[in-house]
Amino acid sequence: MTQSEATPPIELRGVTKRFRTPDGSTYTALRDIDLTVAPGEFCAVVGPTGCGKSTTLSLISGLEEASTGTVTIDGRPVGGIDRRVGFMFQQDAVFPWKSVLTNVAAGPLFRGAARREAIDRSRDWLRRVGLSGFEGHYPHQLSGGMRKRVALAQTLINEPRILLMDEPFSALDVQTRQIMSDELLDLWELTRPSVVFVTHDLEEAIALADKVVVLTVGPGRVKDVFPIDLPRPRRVQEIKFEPRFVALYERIWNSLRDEVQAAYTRTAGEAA
Ligand SMILES: Nc1ncnc2c1ncn2[C@@H]1O[C@H](COP(=O)(O)OP(=O)(O)OP(=O)(O)O)[C@@H](O)[C@H]1O
Repeated sequence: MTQSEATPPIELRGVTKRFRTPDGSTYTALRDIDLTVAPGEFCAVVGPTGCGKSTTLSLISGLEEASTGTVTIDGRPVGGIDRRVGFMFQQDAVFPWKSVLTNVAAGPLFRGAARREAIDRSRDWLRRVGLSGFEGHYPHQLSGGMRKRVALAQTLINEPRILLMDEPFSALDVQTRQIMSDELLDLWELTRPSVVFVTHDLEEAIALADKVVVLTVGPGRVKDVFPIDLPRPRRVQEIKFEPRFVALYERIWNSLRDEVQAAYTRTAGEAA
């Protein structure tokens, strides 16, 4: 086994994250998290609201620092934003004043590519995400699903080794969301980055991932890790009817249900 095979692209060991709250006290968002993502692995993270899913991504991306424990990328501690890491969030990060073509070319240009090369690569990625013919459009002239395709192309054009996604499709209608999930899987197969995908939607998590990590109600801890042994390639609309999918859903929901209930009871109590 070579060194690079032995070193996971993403590793969190004994990670705790505390935040200072506005009233000056300390809030523990994550406690003693261990998480490893292998090369080319698609890892989905589910858990109740406020359990620390986004915080986990912030730690891997270098936006936040762990209070204790270590977060490593390719065996090296994370120290600030890393170029090997790509992000996609719920809100589109497209530039409204730039055309689709220059939005997607922005990453390579920022990384020092020649303009001609960046534009050629942008056209190529727009073709891959089904947006040929829309190069001259501006984001406000596109549907929500098309803007997500721009965001996908904008992220994947940089060929990140690690892709962090925080509920990227949650603002879309159900049908568009399923289409985008299929497109994501097809595009992921092209470059096979290691993915951490945060979602509230357990169906989406199982349909996409190689493993599903269930976090507890906050402070988030890893409650269970479920390998998803469904064959690939997958079509997310159809795979949900497979008996194996239904069995996995039932098992993982059994783990997640108590946490969702506990989070609900807690917020209901706070509201009262
Ligand atoms: N910068 C911060 N300062 C103080 N508290 C924070 C900060 N960021 C997050 N938190 C708290 O940490 C906890 C975890 O937040 P986080 O956004 O990671 O949860 P989440 O699981 O992604 O939630 P949701 O599912 O609702 O999006 C929350 O209670 C949140 O209020």
